[in-house]
Amino acid sequence: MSNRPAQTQLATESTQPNETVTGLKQSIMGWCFKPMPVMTLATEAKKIGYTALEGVGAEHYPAIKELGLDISLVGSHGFQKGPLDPANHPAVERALRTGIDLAVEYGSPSVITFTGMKTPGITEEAAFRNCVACWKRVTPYAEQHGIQIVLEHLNSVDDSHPMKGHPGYWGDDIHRCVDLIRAVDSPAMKLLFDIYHVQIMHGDVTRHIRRYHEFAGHYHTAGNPGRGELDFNQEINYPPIIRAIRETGYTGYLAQEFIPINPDPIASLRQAFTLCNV
Ligand SMILES: O=C(O)C(=O)CO
Repeated sequence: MSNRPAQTQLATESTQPNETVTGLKQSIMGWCFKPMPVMTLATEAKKIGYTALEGVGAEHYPAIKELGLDISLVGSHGFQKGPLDPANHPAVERALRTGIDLAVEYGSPSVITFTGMKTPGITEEAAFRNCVACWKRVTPYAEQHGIQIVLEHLNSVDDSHPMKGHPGYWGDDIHRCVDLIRAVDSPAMKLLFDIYHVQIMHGDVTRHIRRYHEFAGHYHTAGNPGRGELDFNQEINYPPIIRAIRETGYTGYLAQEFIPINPDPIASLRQAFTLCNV
């Protein structure tokens, strides 16, 4: 047994070049890798075996497509101001429709949505009704264009960093997110199952994947605690989780959404790709 630190061991053991992509289609969430230039990220991603990028400005889409990568998920409104508040409905609907148009133009399967933050004066029942009413007005457009709207579940617990957790976010309960999706009752309305956020809010990740797989339209990753690399210094055991996702018959994207701690983020992306390529 070597006495090297665990992260170094994993980096050595798991970063062999992957010539064959055997697992899910993998993508990278761009915001996590700032300030790396988007096209540097895209070029390195392609060398590793990633097939798509997301979470980058639409101005980069043509060059990313030109390089031979896909756009796995298109942005829309942010997670703060969502459809739970009717005051946000015009902006949310506009952003979702624009996202759907962009998804069609660039061949992306999905557009992201969020519930928004809890708002004083808006009860749970009203928040539920407001979200459903807003999404119901957009899903016919999504259905017509063959695009799915994916609702992201986020954790409201980690308050250590603005992007590690989102205290006050209303869609922090995976069961509530699924109830919302059921109520919208459209094949175009799906769940963005973020493994990191589910681990924080609920744990028992594999059981939740199996229970809600029919709603899953997209998956995200990160290590917990800390939203860092998927290495042996964190608690989520990714290979069996990825196998469980594959066993459900899921054929969509898995996007890496960790905030790298390692000074070489490309090595971290290679390591994550290998761990999830099962
Ligand atoms: O924290 C996340 O996972 C988000 O996507 C917020 O935008």
